[in-house]
Formats: sequence, C-alpha cells, structure tokens
Amino acid sequence: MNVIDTAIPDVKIIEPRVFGDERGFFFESFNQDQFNQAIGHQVTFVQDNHSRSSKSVLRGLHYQISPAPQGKLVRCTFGEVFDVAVDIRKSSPTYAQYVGVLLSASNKKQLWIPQGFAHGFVVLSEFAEFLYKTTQFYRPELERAIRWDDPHINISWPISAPPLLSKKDSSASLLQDAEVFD
Ligand SMILES: Cc1cn([C@H]2C[C@H](O)[C@@H](COP(=O)(O)OP(=O)(O)O[C@H]3O[C@@H](C)C(=O)[C@@H](O)[C@H]3O)O2)c(=O)[nH]c1=O
Repeated sequence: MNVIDTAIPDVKIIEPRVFGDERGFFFESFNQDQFNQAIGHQVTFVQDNHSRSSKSVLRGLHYQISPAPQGKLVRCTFGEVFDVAVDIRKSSPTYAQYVGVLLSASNKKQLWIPQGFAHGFVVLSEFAEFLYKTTQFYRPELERAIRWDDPHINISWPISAPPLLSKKDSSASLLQDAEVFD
C-alpha cells in the first residue's frame, strides 16, 4: 500500500498494492493494521456505504457535526469521480482549503478524509459506484451541507455544465454560515 501526502497534511491518498494476472486482479481494499500505520493512529470504522450516481451528479459537501463527526475512507469501484475534501476546522492553517483527486475503478485510489472535513464528489463517467467506510454511524440530525460552489472555497470542479444536485444540496449553506469545527 502506497500512502501519498496531499496539500492538507491530514488528508491522504492511498494506493493499494494490486496483484494482476491472466485472470484479472486482486487487492486488499482495506487492512486495519496497514491503515493505522499509514494514518499514524488507530482508526475504527463502524459503517460501510455504497452509492451509485449518474454522470454529472454531485453529492456534497457533506459532514456530520459533533458529537458524531465522521472520518471517511472513500473509493470509486465503477467509473470515475472527482472527489473533494474541504478543511472546515476553524483553527486549522488550511481552513477552507480543499484537496481534489480523481478516484476511479481503474486507478483504484482511495482518499482518507478525517473528521473535521466536508466531503463531496462529482461523477465524470456515465455512472459511478462509490464505496466508503465511516468512523461514526449515520446521524441525520447531525448532518450538515455546504454549497458545492461556495466562492470562499472556490473548488475547481472539472465540469462544464451545472451538476445534478439533491434538493438538500441545492439549498446547502455557505461555509461562512455553516456550523463547523473549532
Ligand atoms: C448517508 C446516509 C444516507 N442514508 C439514507 C438517507 C436518505 O434516505 C438516503 C440518501 O441519503 P443522502 O441523499 O444524504 O445520500 P448522499 O447525498 O449520497 O450523502 C452522502 O454524500 C457523500 C458526499 C458523503 O460524504 C456521505 O457522508 C453522505 O453524506 O440514504 C442512510 O440510511 N445512511 C447513511 O449513512
């Protein structure tokens, strides 16, 4: 497993070791010991999620506030997405900055997004299937959303037309008005 630093120290790109042969490929998509070593501390996941989205769907920017902020380990197993983690920890030197990375079935990359970050992705292929592990259970009453096009974050989404959003995401807050982390 190869761990790649990003512009935000706590956010890591993980490239699994892929074993290819004439049958196809095999790789360990998650190994608790190797992951803890990569991140530098014990991380426990309690929930696995799986979504499928059509081209141009944008889900995000989502997070859960205390007392159940979620760390997320995300990957794309069909198609391709542009995945974004936004630092929403007010005391962080990288507050309101983001990491964007292409995740796809072919590059098999994963992104570790610690608690304290908002997360979102836009689908670039005809369809995308997206799997992720979370460190806290889903708590809808603690869920919050920040606008995908918040000018203060100013994410360069690789899309040329407006994305397809859920009703919730269409009415998300600006970062300046959002409940974030200290
Ligand atoms: C996130 C989630 C949703 N649901 C339900 C609620 C709702 O009826 C249906 C769809 O939920 P949503 O529209 O919120 O799904 P979605 O817009 O895909 O939300 C996800 O977006 C990405 C970017 C994230 O980072 C995730 O944490 C999550 O917020 O699934 C669960 O049962 N458990 C969950 O953990």
